[in-house]
Amino acid sequence: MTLSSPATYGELLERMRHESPLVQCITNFVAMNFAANVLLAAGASPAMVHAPEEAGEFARLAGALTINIGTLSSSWLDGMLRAAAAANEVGRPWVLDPVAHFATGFRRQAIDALLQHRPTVIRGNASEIMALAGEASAGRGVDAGDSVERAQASATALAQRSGAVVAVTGAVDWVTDGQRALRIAGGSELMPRVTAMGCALTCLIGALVAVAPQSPLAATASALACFGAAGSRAAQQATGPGSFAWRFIDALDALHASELAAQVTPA
Ligand SMILES: Nc1ncnc2c1ncn2[C@@H]1O[C@H](COP(=O)(O)OP(=O)(O)O)[C@@H](O)[C@H]1O
Ligand SMILES: Cc1ncsc1CCOP(=O)(O)O
Ligand SMILES: [Mg+2]
Repeated sequence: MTLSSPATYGELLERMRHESPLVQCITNFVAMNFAANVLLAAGASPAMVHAPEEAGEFARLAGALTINIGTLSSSWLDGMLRAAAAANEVGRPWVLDPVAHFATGFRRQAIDALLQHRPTVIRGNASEIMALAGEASAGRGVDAGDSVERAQASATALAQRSGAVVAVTGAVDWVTDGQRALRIAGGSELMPRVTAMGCALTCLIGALVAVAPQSPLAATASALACFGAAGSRAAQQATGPGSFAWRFIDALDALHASELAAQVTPA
């Protein structure tokens, strides 16, 4: 998988649509429905399975696992830890979305425990990534208070320390494996005004990384480019956040693989 070939990102989307990977999404109550629809529109097969009694067993069946701590509880955390351990046991990639991990002691402990299971990819907004790297951030709750540019050094340090590919999203996304970095353009100012956009993107990263587990940087960039291209297209006709949300699902469905290359540039 070569990052220097712009066709790579579209080829990964085509592969994902062809294989329609089963993606176990442990995401929050707010995001579940929207994220499942995003994966179906993009061509993957989502399953929202989080109960501790079955999350680990299911992770052995899925092509990838995604974990999002948006609406955390002790029981959910138990399921998350079991699923991450099982994914590692069978060599499946998993993606971490550290929603508002800095907000409470419970979340801080949870994210520390999850990081010990070495996620393949970490995706967050700028404030979440800065705080995860130990920097002061302007984040309050689930929304970002910092720019992507400010988070780039944090993302690189976090990637080097954790061994994960780290994606920072915002007006222009930035993704790094600690050595190489890519910038992904597109999207719309309406995206942060629709809840669960970032959570759904994390699930889509799971779908792409499921079909290219050896190339998590390219797979993550492909998912970010899908959101960039579909977001730009949906915004052209949207009259506000409500119509943007359903137009975005349609735009993902209509997305042509050849549209992705133009979104991605080496950073
Ligand atoms: N101002 C913006 N302009 C264009 N796209 C944006 C903007 N803000 C966020 N996005 C896009 O919205 C999606 C979710 O990112 P973000 O809002 O950072 O996540 P979160 O919902 O976790 O805070 C990404 O695809 C990102 O590129
Ligand atoms: C509003 C809210 N509250 C807890 S999780 C959540 C959804 C956050 O979604 P995103 O991080 O994609 O904006
Ligand atoms: Mg988020």
